[in-house]
Amino acid sequence: MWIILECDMLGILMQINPEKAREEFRTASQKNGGTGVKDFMDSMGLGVLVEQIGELKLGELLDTPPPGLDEAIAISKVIQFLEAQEYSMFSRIVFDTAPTGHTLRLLSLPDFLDASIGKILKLRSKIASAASAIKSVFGQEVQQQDAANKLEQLRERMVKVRELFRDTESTEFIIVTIPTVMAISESSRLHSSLQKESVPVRRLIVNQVLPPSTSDCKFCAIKRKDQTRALDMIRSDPELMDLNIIQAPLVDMEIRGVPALKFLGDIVWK
Ligand SMILES: Nc1ncnc2c1ncn2[C@@H]1O[C@H](COP(=O)(O)OP(=O)(O)OP(=O)(O)O)[C@@H](O)[C@H]1O
Repeated sequence: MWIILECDMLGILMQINPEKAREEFRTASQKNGGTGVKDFMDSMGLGVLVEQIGELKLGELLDTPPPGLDEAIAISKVIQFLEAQEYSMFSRIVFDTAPTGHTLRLLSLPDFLDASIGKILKLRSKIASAASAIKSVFGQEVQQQDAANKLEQLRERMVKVRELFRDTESTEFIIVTIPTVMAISESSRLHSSLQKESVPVRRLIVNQVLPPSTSDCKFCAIKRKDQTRALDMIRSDPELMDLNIIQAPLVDMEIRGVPALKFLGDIVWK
């Protein structure tokens, strides 16, 4: 996943490398009898979850990277962007998300974590009240309260991220597709899921549309017919028809590097 940070003066590109993150996780889980996992999750602001799970003796479950780790890393970046002063200079943050399934998981992760943290908090308070019925050690109570506060803080952060993803004023999810029946069907399903999640979507970019030509070869003529069918499909798709549709032409060179990206960007965002 790529993240592009933009401000008036510059744009910075960051890459989240899922394979590297998974590798770091595996190495971390082999270190210090599992405490490395906590350090790793700590670096993402999610250490408190591991602490709680560890106390419940479920730590072994974390030896293999949990599903959603890539998304958790992305969320931790969002939290950093929201909270760290050094990111306040950026006027726009662009997440170039992974394919559809990952994207939907990313969007639903804050809800999932919020619910999970809620459950852990409830379980904790049950265990704590049972424990205090047996013995009451002042120091332990303070520790328990501290952990509960940290969990509550993490829950509040998740709520913030969830709100940000749904904030029509500051956030927009732009679906990018290509003019093929399969891609458009997938985009339609994606839009339906995003709507269910109340994520604001206003624009659909259809990339790689054949530019107009008066002298199509046989191959191009067939391809154009195929694309026209796909574009018609968008216009009659109940999920997509109301979106602002932006067509980006297929150009005769590979779009690579800043000048080429700027060239295509100027066409798309004119
Ligand atoms: N309109 C276009 N005209 C010509 N080449 C294009 C166009 N759009 C994209 N390409 C080329 O197609 C390739 C794939 O593009 P891109 O990485 O944007 O796709 P993607 O769907 O985001 O891929 P991924 O899902 O792997 O992130 C690149 O080599 C890019 O230069």
